[in-house]
Amino acid sequence: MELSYQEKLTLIKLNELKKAKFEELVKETGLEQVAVMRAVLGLQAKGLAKLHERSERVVKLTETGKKYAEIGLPEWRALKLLRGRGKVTLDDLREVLSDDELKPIVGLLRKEGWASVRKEDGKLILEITEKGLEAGERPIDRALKLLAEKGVVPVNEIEKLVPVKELKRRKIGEEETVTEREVEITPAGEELAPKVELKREVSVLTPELIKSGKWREVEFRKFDIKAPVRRIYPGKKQPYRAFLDKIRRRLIEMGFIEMTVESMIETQFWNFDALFQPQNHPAREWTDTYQLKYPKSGHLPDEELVERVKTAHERGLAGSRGWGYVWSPERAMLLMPRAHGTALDARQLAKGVEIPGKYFTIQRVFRPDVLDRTHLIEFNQIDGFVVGEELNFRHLLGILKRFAVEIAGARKVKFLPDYYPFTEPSVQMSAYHPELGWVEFGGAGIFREEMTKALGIDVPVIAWGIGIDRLAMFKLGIDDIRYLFSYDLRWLREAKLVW
Ligand SMILES: N[C@@H](Cc1ccccc1)C(=O)O
Repeated sequence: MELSYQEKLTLIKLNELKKAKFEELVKETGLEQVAVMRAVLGLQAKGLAKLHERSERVVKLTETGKKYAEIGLPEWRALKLLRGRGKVTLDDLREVLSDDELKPIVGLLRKEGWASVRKEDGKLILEITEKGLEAGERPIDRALKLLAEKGVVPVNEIEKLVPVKELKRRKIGEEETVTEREVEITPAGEELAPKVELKREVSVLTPELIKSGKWREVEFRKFDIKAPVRRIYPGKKQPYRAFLDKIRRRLIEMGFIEMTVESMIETQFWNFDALFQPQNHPAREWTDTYQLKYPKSGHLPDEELVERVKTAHERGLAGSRGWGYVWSPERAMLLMPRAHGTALDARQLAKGVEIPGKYFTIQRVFRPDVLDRTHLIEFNQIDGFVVGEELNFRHLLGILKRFAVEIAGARKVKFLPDYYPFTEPSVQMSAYHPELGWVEFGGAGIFREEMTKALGIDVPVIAWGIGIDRLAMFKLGIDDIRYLFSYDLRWLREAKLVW
């Protein structure tokens, strides 16, 4: 028969005691209460011990009861004063009684027959009686003493002295159920106990134990790895952040170079103008993007670049006739929270790129909207582009499809014609998600030459911008987009880790 260390120890102690109160066994073994309980139940299951449980109604003192045990019941304090003075007024009794105790005192003393009461000049006068002079210990006094001594006393024992109801009424005592546990060794236990070998129990196998060969003499502590334990919540990344970081890793693994920027504030130049979006385009109005109140304007990049962009807008580049209006540098200098990640594409292209090359960025972007469970005014986009001599529209569709599969876990993708001022042709992509159905995923296209040429790039650039919040909601199992930024501790602790 295999016994755990705790069971062995408990059995040995129990064999010495034969029969013991549970608390006694705890003290004797020096183990934790729960460990002893587990050991006793284990021994019982093996027929080596028996646990007897008995529930009992007991009485114990209330806080008031404890006070009375110390300073005496109010009637005794009053009687003492009476014995000393023969007669007292109610006011005199205030010397030894509190306000609460004063109220019922006349009734109490009269009931015991310890004092007589009369009125003199409108005042109550209490006078000691014969009975009061001779009064000695009553049953209630004995009950109080007993309770003070023992802490808890079975109801039936108290009832021999006074009705428990009486103690409750006077707020001296209260009733409670306690379970008394007693453990008894069985004959089988008695037989086994002397043969039990109690080895030192270790929970860590150390190099010393192995080298010295002592491991042979010890008992290895067994752990029940299926036992329920308290949940712990180690520190971890905010779930949405973790999701974005995973996507970032994927893209880097796919060979993309990350584009970063320090600020979430952008000039209109990079957000719009460098992307060949005309300054009178409706999407530039304040209804679609935010503007900065202060500072209102930022700086434009080097003059030559600005000049090329201006020319593209006013007269056109690469065989285009442009938009045919007067381009305003002041307008281009206005500051705004970035409205799409594509602004970083423009910055990177102007800075220079590897050809062929693949770039991406994950950006927080801002657009006015009415907040609800599926709309936020700030969200995240993955933008990227691939630049190379031979690239064409089919490459774009191929890459987008790959993205949808790699990032969204989509099975099918669908492309629809679309329009962006900076791409031609433009497509809108939807991905089929097994549970969400068709999800609009993002926009893409081949950057127009008016844009790329102005930025100094002479080869095709295919680009896309993908919104990833709906996907994150699904992956994180939430149906309110605001939860992506929630401080709700429970969610932060319990949110699923994705992938
Ligand atoms: N910037 C576009 C998406 C896009 C990116 C790149 C090319 C074409 C479209 C948007 O936010 O909707």
